[in-house]
Amino acid sequence: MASSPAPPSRRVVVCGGGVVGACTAYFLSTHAASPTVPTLVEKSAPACAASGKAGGFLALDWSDSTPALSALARASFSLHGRLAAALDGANAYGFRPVNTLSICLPSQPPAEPASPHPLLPSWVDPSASTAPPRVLGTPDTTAQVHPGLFTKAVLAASGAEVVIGEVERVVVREGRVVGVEVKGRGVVEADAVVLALGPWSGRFELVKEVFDVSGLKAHSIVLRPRNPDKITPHCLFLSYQPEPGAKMLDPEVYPRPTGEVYICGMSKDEDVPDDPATIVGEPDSIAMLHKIAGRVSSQLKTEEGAELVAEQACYLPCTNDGLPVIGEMPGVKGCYVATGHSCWGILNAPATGAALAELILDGQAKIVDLAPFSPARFLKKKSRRGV
Ligand SMILES: Cc1cc2nc3c(=O)[nH]c(=O)nc-3n(C[C@H](O)[C@H](O)[C@H](O)COP(=O)(O)OP(=O)(O)OC[C@H]3O[C@@H](n4cnc5c(N)ncnc54)[C@H](O)[C@@H]3O)c2cc1C
Repeated sequence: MASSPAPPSRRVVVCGGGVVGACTAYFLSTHAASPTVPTLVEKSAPACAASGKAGGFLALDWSDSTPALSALARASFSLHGRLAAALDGANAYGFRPVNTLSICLPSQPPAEPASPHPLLPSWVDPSASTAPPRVLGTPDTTAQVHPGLFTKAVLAASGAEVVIGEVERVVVREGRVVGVEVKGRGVVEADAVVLALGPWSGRFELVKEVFDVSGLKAHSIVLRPRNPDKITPHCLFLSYQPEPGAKMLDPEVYPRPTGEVYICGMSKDEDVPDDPATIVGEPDSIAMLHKIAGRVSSQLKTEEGAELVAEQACYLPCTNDGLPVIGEMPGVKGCYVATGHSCWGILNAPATGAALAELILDGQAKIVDLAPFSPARFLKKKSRRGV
């Protein structure tokens, strides 16, 4: 009996080598029924932007007040656990469960030495928290990865062909995607294209016509403390008012299993530059992060022997309604988009990639309901000029 011919294999091009593009490549290539190894086109280097400079903090239930996001985050938190088991995440990219505390850092160090609160890790100076710290997460509900190493590990495991080049345009014929034009290389043909370009996604006419993506600049520093062995796996969410009447700041402190400590905060709306490689931090913001680090722990003072590893900045990809955009672009068959993950892109990339892989290869996402994330939700708000 003649068997029916196998369906033609699909050529998929993923644009953008951040965590969302890398996870999409991974879940396309590991799809159970139709594994499809994509081509990934990245302008600069994989994980060169927010995906390499983020904190890498993961939380199971911190999005529960928004049902759509809750489903994405819970599915993704669980996938992070599965990925860590499959890819030796503990050794390959610093995956580990963590304790998470909220701390009110006083404007001025107290005049009298403070006695340490029993919840405060030993490396945090007792004077860093005059009020008792609050438990925000336990090792069952919070975890972390090194975001750059995670992105590169999933991308490598996907087996995707990585092309370093700038995608200039999505090529569409009769309402269907046929490829992407890469600067200096011509058209890379494709049956499906995924735009995972973080805050750069909105630069494409085809996206701009439907929704806006903006960038929020945020800063971070990485320090190697004097005694890295003394730093325990406690992530800290701080509230800090540098002086009375000043704007409240909410910096975050993430010790990493490598012995380094990452501190981020200091965000502001700013246009995203063309080239991710040119993004640098502003001196005032970096100086404030050093001040905060020194107030949290004398282990983190460079003048007392902490080593400076990095001072950097990057852009969170933001949408007008605060939800990510994940799905097929209305009116352009075969063109998919995944962006706008704001401050949760490292957490939510696995479920985003898995859902997109199902949508592209099976015609429907099962792991999460993508309806709330569809780009079509913006159509009523923004009039299209046609494709
Ligand atoms: C300071 C900070 C801390 C954060 N901490 C956390 C955290 O703890 N947990 C968490 O879950 N999330 C965190 N985030 C958020 C997270 O980093 C982002 O949501 C996520 O990295 C976005 O990933 P992306 O792949 O969408 O975009 P990006 O990482 O921005 O990647 C986009 C890629 O597209 C490439 N590109 C752009 N234009 C083109 C083109 N024309 N052609 C080809 N390639 C192109 C860029 O070079 C870049 O590599 C943090 C973000 C910041 C800024």
